[in-house]
Amino acid sequence: MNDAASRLPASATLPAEVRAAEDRAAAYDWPAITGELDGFGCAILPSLLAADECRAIAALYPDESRFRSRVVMGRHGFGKGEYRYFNYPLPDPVGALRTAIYPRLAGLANRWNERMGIGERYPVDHASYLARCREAGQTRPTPLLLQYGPDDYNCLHQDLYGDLVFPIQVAILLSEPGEDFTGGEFVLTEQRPRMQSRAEVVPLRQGDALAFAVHHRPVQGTRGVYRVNMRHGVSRLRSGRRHCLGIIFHDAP
Ligand SMILES: O=C(O)CCC(=O)C(=O)O
Ligand SMILES: [Fe+2]
Repeated sequence: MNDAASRLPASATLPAEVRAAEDRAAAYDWPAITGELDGFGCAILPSLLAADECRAIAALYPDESRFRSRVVMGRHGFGKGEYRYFNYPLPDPVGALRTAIYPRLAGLANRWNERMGIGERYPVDHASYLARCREAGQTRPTPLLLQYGPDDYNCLHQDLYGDLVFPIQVAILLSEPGEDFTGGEFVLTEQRPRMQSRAEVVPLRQGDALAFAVHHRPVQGTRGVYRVNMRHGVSRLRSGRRHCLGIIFHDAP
């Protein structure tokens, strides 16, 4: 794939943690990942984080100084369980992964917008995109840490906060299914115009990242391209405790 937007900025000018995150990202077959995203609306990046890194990130949850806000899902009809949005500066490796993964997805995001007739085009590096968010009044960080206990769940939703939307986001499962928790599957639905919805249950293991469509994605039909409407959520936990790290590339107003 000859894709200008996938080219990385000159590494020499980047902080060491971003270079390390880029090395991690470089281990994946991005043409295959973006091909799956294009075909199905989601793609797994196996073992993006090691088990000890997952535990260290999940352990940040009670540290209020790391976060700008806490949402108790039951109070808003979002489900049951809670999450917190990180403050800037984002902890390592959350911020570095956000910076390193964005350029790998920007090319596909641009192709999606082109096919869907959406005018917005994404710059090749995340700093430029965040600058654009800032100009639009979207200045607050959106990476979040979610925490679920028995019977908790996350209703199907879309992480839209303002006019600016990067169409792909990433969720990293921080707990081990079958060991730390049971139930609590990541679910994606795809609503097609004048058709019944399609669901996918994504079999994630601890440390796996899922890249998935935030809102719309284009699908080629017999009479041209149509938009499908995507939602994601988490099925009810049957037992245990589950943490997830969400990386959303647009900031919030
Ligand atoms: O807990 C999950 O797996 C879902 C997380 C989520 O909704 C998100 O990352 O935006
Ligand atoms: Fe979400």
